[in-house]
Amino acid sequence: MAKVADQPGNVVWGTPLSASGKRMLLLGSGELGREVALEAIRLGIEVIAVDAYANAPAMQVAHRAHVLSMLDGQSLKQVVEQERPDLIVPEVEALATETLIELETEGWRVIPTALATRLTMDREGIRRLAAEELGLPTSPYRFAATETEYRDAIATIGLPCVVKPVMSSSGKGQSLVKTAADVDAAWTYAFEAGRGKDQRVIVEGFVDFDTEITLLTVRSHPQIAGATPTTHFCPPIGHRQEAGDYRESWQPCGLSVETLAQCQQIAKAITDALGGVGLFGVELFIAGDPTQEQTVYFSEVSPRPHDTGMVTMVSQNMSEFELHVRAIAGLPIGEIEQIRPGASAVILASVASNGPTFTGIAEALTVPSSKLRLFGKPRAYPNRRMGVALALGDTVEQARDRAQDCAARVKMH
Ligand SMILES: Nc1ncnc2c1ncn2[C@@H]1O[C@H](COP(=O)(O)OP(=O)(O)OP(=O)(O)O)[C@@H](O)[C@H]1O
Ligand SMILES: NCC(=O)N[C@@H]1O[C@H](COP(=O)([O-])[O-])[C@@H](O)[C@H]1O
Ligand SMILES: [Mg+2]
Repeated sequence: MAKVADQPGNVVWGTPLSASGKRMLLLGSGELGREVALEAIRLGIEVIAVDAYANAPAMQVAHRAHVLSMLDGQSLKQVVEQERPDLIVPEVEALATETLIELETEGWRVIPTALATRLTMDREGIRRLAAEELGLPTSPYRFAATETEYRDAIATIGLPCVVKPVMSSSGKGQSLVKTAADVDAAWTYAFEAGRGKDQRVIVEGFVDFDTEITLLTVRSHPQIAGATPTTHFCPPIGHRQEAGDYRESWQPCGLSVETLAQCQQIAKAITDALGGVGLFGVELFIAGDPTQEQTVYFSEVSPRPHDTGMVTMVSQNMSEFELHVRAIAGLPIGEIEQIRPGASAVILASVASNGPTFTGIAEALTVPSSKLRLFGKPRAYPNRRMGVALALGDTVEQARDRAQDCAARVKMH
């Protein structure tokens, strides 16, 4: 039998590793999960980390860990029944989401909701919700399961377009198709990187955007008598991506009042539709001259902290991880304050290595206002994100220069 969820005015938890402990089961134990785990532990929550491989980043700081395939419903159910968590907190998209729906029906609490995890696991679910049910502006798109459907989709959408497996993240399996010569390779790559033969692809019209941002949006229902559910926004985060994966991010990203209002409207609509509590990373493309009326396109949303939001570890009074933990634990959010302009720059592996070593850390930290986060991933392979450099500056430009300088000084062997 599941535990009863907290009632308003009744946030109760006890001591980790005792019968009274409030337990969080983290499904996914990467770099983002590690920060969620640390914030939860600071608030006296017991954390159990799960992932498909041993010694994943969050496992190194959690109270306990389990290694299992999170795409296997049976294994997921088993670990939930064994650990009896108060909160099931997805950290990756690739989960047995049908099992999460069953578990929720039995009374277990899935963050933000089991349906949100199902819709966002699959690009088709979230895209149809955003564009067809909510009427939000998106790139034009088609889905395809066979090569014939794929060619039809390309013909309808036109070139250039972006091809992605419906289930993937961090740009895996994603291609920009510029000319007819790129069409075959994009299909093959999407299938290689996707999961299994049931894979489908999305073909999206290429949006020639000016800026892309992540709008971190928090839905909170503080468990205090009389408190009302609220939506909070962090200042927008600008970012630069290569091959579908983020390379650097900065906060704030300067937007006109009108454009920011459009962004917030879209973020509110999609997060209200997904429901539940927690922090969401709403990805938006902004097109057009910043001095004129701009068009904002919804791209996708993570129902959890976002990689580009790692900058908030230095740039805000509360990081995206602390905000997530507060929201899901039923605690108030208070005022989100930007401290100074900040930036992040990723540290990627250049070679494959088991138990990689790092040099240049001392030199990196001579960069003013910089900090480093090395994730402790046990294995490296080319382009795997192994760490991130963070920096503050008087301006966003200065913070970006510093973060990149700091990241570039770290060498992995
Ligand atoms: N339709 C598009 N038009 C222009 N650029 C695009 C389009 N789709 C994706 N991109 C670019 O590729 C990046 C990654 O795309 P997307 O967010 O869909 O991939 P992802 O694999 O879900 O990545 P993540 O998991 O890191 O969010 C975007 O941030 C954007 O820079
Ligand atoms: N864009 C999604 C994202 O940033 N997810 C983050 O990367 C980890 C997987 O890293 P890995 O592929 O190196 O194991 C995930 O666990 C999560 O922390
Ligand atoms: Mg994305």
